[in-house]
Parts: sequence; C-alpha cells; structure tokens
Amino acid sequence: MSVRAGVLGATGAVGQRLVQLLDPHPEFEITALTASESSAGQSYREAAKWRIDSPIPADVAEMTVTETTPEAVSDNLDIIFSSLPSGVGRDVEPAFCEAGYVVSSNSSNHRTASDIPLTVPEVNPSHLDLIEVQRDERGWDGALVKNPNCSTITMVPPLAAVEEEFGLDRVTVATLQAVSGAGYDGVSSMEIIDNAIPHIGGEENKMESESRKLLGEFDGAEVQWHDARVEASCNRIPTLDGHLENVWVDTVDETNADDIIEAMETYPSAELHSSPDDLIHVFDDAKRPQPRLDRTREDGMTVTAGGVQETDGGVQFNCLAHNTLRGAAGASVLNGELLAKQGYL
Ligand SMILES: NC(=O)C1=CN([C@@H]2O[C@H](COP(=O)(O)OP(=O)(O)OC[C@H]3O[C@@H](n4cnc5c(N)ncnc54)[C@H](OP(=O)(O)O)[C@@H]3O)[C@@H](O)[C@H]2O)C=CC1
Ligand SMILES: N[C@@H](CC(=O)OP(=O)(O)O)C(=O)O
Repeated sequence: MSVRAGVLGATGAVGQRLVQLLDPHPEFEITALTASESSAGQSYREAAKWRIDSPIPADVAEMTVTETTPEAVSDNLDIIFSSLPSGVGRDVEPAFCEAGYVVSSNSSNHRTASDIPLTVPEVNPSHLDLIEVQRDERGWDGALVKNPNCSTITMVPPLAAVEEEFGLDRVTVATLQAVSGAGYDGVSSMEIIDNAIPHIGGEENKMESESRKLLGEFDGAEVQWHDARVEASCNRIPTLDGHLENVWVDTVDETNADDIIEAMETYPSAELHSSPDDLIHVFDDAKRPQPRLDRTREDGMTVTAGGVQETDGGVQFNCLAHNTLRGAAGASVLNGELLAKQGYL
C-alpha cells in the first residue's frame, strides 16, 4: 500500500523538486499540496509556475493547493514533506507534529535543536531514534526530522569516510555555490553574471554546526557533537545547480591520498530507494568534479569527489553535490524512506 504524502511549500523551488521526485516514487503517493494563502484554492498547475526541465506531472497538476495548516489538509496523510521558508516553518512544522503528523523537513529551523534528528540516512541513520526523546519531551504523536543544509550535505559523506578510518581533527572548507540555492528570486542576474559573491548569510555557521551534529554520536538520549574544529567560507558563483567545495582536513591518524580515496570509494550507501549505488564517486582526473558534468550522477544523489592530495596534517580534496536534489528535496525524500523503513509511519 502507498504511503500518503503531503508537501508543504509545494509551489517553491524545492517543493517542485519534491513533487518531481514523489510523483513516480514507488512507495509514496502525493495526496496534499500546500503553499501560502495567495496560492490556496488554485490548481497546482496555476499556482506553481513549474520551472523544472521535465513536464509537470499530469495527475498532480490539477490538484488543488490548500493553505498550510493542519486543518486545511486532509486527515488521510502518513507523512508530510516540508520545504517552507525557514521563518514560516519554525512555527508551522511543530503545529503539524502536534496534530500528529510525521514531518520530514528541509527548512533550516530547529536543525540543531537537541531533540530534533538531523539525518543523512547513509551517514547517521541511528540518530533517527531521537524521535523517542522528542516525543517524550514535547508530547507529540507526530515527529519532526530534518535534513541538513545543502552545502553541509555535500561535504559530510566524504568527511564521514575520513572520520571512520583516520579521525577528523580540523576541517576547513570553501564553497562555490550555485544560484538555485538562493531560490528563483534569490540573486538577480545583474548581481551574479560575470561575478562571484564571497558571502552567503548564515551559511558558514550552518556548515560549521550541522556537520558536527551529523558526525556526532547518539547515545540513546542525546547527540554528542563531534569535537572537530570546522571552519567554512561560502561563495555564490554563476552556476545554476551543484555546489562545489574545496575541503582541507587535518586527520587524527596519519594518512595518504590512496587510503583516503579507498575510504571514500568503499564508504557504504544505504538500502533505500533514493540512495545511489555509489554514495561517493572519486575521480582521478584532477579537473573533476565539475557542476555541469557531475551534478546529475545517479539522479543527482551521488556526491562526487576528486583532487585528493596529501597535506602536512592530512588531506585536501574537492567535492560536489546537486544542491536541490541530494542537498534538499532528495535528502527529505530519503529521510521519508528511512522513516518508513524504521516503522515511524
Ligand atoms: N533552493 C534551494 O536549493 C534550497 C532551499 N532550501 C530551503 O528550502 C526552503 C524552501 O526554499 P525554496 O523552495 O527555494 O523557497 P521558495 O521561495 O521557492 O518557495 C517557498 C514555498 O513556501 C510557500 N510559502 C511562502 N510563505 C508561506 C507562508 N507564509 N505560509 C505558507 N507557505 C508559504 C510558498 O508558497 P507561494 O508559492 O504561495 O508563495 C512556496 O511554496 C527554504 O527553507 C530554503 O532555505 C534548502 C536547500 C536548498
Ligand atoms: N543557503 C543555501 C540554500 C539553503 O536554503 O540552505 P538552508 O536549507 O540551510 O536554508 C544556498 O544558498 O545555497
């Protein structure tokens, strides 16, 4: 039987990606779509202004968009995917959880709260059980689960591979982030063409904190954040999709480039529908990965890496992921698959 799924913020950039991924999904069936008051009452086709380069799914196009309240959606929902603006989701998502819904959210609110699981199913699936703590503390029948920020999710699988074999002491990262990360209206063409912007508000702090929570240990009661020092510098560049990152890692144990490549290549994926066969693909061509060539590998869910070199304290490498697939909608769907597999739906 299908898992009935609702999408909050379904008309937005990430919401449209969620619809694109959920419509053909073998496990989920879209049964509710919500957006702001101004879109409510319209058909999804009218409200969404579909901007993805595959056709709007015909069966979803004629569904009516509702307001984003627990009362406005039908009771017949098993899971909700949320891609609301963070400020909106901050209060709205807990209201859905209080009403008994299980919410897999991409919004940045509450990601570092102590009782909210922040999960990448291939990296820290055990953190999902923080739901039990959350339910005890908040008295919810529902649950709230988050996926991380798109730049964080790009570097965390390679970092997890390094951590597992050699330990992480210090991480320094510089990002080259695509414009889609800012949303359709986020950066004007006059601002970004022939240019680069060396600041993305709040992004550095998210990379520094979310990565340490993801790589931390869950002891059944709380997540002990990883104690590595993580420093990030974030830049917007004129690519459409795909965040490229330059990462330097000081490891606890001595290592070399060949061992790091092997650790990344053998880091396991998860047995979930949306997990790629190869979670991390490592190129030996120093000019890869590149956003245009590599962002859609395995439906945009593989993290690609390259340029692995030894340094004084450890290793340097580059990595890339599709920011609205692996970094946003795909990450939320994966968390939904994990919730289903672990019996939370
Ligand atoms: N774009 C990206 O690559 C990434 C985005 N994110 C995060 O995902 C979230 C969504 O981003 P994005 O899709 O780009 O945003 P958009 O602005 O494109 O979409 C926002 C969605 O939320 C709805 N919405 C806006 N205000 C309200 C409100 N007051 N009540 C109910 N619904 C509302 C909009 O409806 P309407 O159409 O009616 O206005 C729309 O459906 C954000 O938290 C963002 O930070 C995370 C990673 C990557
Ligand atoms: N800030 C990211 C996208 C984003 O919205 O991230 P978050 O999910 O943390 O809000 C970018 O600009 O590429």
